[in-house]
Amino acid sequence: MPASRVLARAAIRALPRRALTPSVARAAAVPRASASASVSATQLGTSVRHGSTLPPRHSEFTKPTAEHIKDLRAILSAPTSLLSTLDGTATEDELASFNDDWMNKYHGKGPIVVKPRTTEEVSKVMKYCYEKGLAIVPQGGNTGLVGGSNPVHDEIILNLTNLNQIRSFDPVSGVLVADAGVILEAADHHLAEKGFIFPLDLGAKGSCHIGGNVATNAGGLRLLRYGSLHGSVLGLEVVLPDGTIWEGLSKLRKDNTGFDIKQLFIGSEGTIGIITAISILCPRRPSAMNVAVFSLPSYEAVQKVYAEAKGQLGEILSAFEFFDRQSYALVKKHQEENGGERKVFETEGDFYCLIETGGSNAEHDEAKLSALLEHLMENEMVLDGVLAQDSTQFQSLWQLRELVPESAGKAGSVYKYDVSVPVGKMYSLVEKMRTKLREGGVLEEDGRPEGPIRAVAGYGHMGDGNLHINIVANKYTDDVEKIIEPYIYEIVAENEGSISAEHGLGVMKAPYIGYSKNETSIEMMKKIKHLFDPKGLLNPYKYIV
Ligand SMILES: O=C(O)CC[C@@H](O)C(=O)O
Ligand SMILES: [Zn+2]
Repeated sequence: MPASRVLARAAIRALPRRALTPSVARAAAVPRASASASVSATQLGTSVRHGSTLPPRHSEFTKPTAEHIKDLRAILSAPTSLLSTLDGTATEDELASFNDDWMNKYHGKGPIVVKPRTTEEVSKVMKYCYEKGLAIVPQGGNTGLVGGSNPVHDEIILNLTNLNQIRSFDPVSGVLVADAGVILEAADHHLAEKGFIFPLDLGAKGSCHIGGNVATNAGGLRLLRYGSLHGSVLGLEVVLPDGTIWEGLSKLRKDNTGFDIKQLFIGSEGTIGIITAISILCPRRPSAMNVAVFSLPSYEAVQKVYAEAKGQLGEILSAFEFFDRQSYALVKKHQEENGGERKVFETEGDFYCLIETGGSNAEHDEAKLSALLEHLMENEMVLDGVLAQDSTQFQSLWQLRELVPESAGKAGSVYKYDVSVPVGKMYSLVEKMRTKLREGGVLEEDGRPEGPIRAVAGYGHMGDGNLHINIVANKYTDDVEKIIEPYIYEIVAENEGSISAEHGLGVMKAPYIGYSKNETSIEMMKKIKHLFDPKGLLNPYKYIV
């Protein structure tokens, strides 16, 4: 019998209880943990954006002054709802967490932060800014990856943190209505008590806002199961640039009367209106959940396992994620530095995949999953595998995947790319990127801490054809960025893919939209932007420029 057969037969096993320690708490996967510790731009003396494409300040925008602060204070009900360096109510350092992104890559210089407490206050602030010609950047949890929620220059930061109430939940229809500033995890906890689940889950759930999720059309870890927010969001309340409140909080699943206006705001990244509340259809929470993680020899093997999992698990398959050896190495290192993850796999591989099931009948689900595991073993499709035995292990196994972004962030400054191409071609992009970096003389070998590039990790949402490439550098430099961009967008376009599968365009990808959208599409988008925001004051320099 070949050795691999012995390995495979012995491989998939139940993890002994507590074999995996939750060494880095699930909450630590939330990028904001790093953000709070980050050093401000002023301290670092870094530039606002690396690369040469940072747009100059629009001269027609009014510069914020102390006079504006006086007027805005009169609009806001609480004195603490406005912070500014211009009137001494905040220092630059205190505004850093609003001006800087969590990766410490984008650094704005907004001197004013407003945190309205009601939709009416948002409306009054918007109306005032519109009349005065003041530019605004809407901000939720500030957990994005493309510099979409930070000012580029001196835009007023309108932060939604204080709009944080659940408005209603109907257990018959499953419709939740909630303010935009409710934290995703808080919304999900609220639903869990009632036996329901928020139809979106992502690593930043402890900090990101549901309004920001909708504004950016966040995808996350369970899109495979629950679909995109374009399908589950039923209605929105939005404040338009001139202060008009659009009351579109429909709770209807079916409504074929005219244009579906809400769809324009989903994924508009705060460029045509500020979402202040959402109404969303929430499914029943699965009562039985299982997770298994496998090591595999090749990307081809991952694809085969994916096809098999879809076929055999059918409706109970709720997530299928993959990550490569380099991603796993980053996570292991991060966990070791935080008190140690123990050995998970007897045989490690070049690739890993995580399969999650969620259903309503534990016995039925287990039978299906066992049959799949058996099949994978018999056919030597995996090198090794582990199956969670309890909820602690469930979390720990998920961390092997969820901690990749945070672990990359701990290893250096990360260039992040988020693309979609046909599943079969996905990993070739990572390989091409490595070759390009080698040719550029900045990558010698993955995992070398002293080189300009320390690692190139590929991972993502296999079920959605969504690949994340994280290029870990010793620092952000224009030289490295020029090797990566626009090359990465070119190879995506060659494969008719999207240069932004789920993270949006923000300031990072705004100049590159043409790699994914044709001229007619871009023209239509510009017309829509102009229709809602003729003065171009809302989230300028981003998205469509
Ligand atoms: O940080 C990244 O590049 C990806 C973040 C997120 O979309 C994920 O899938 O973990
Ligand atoms: Zn993702």
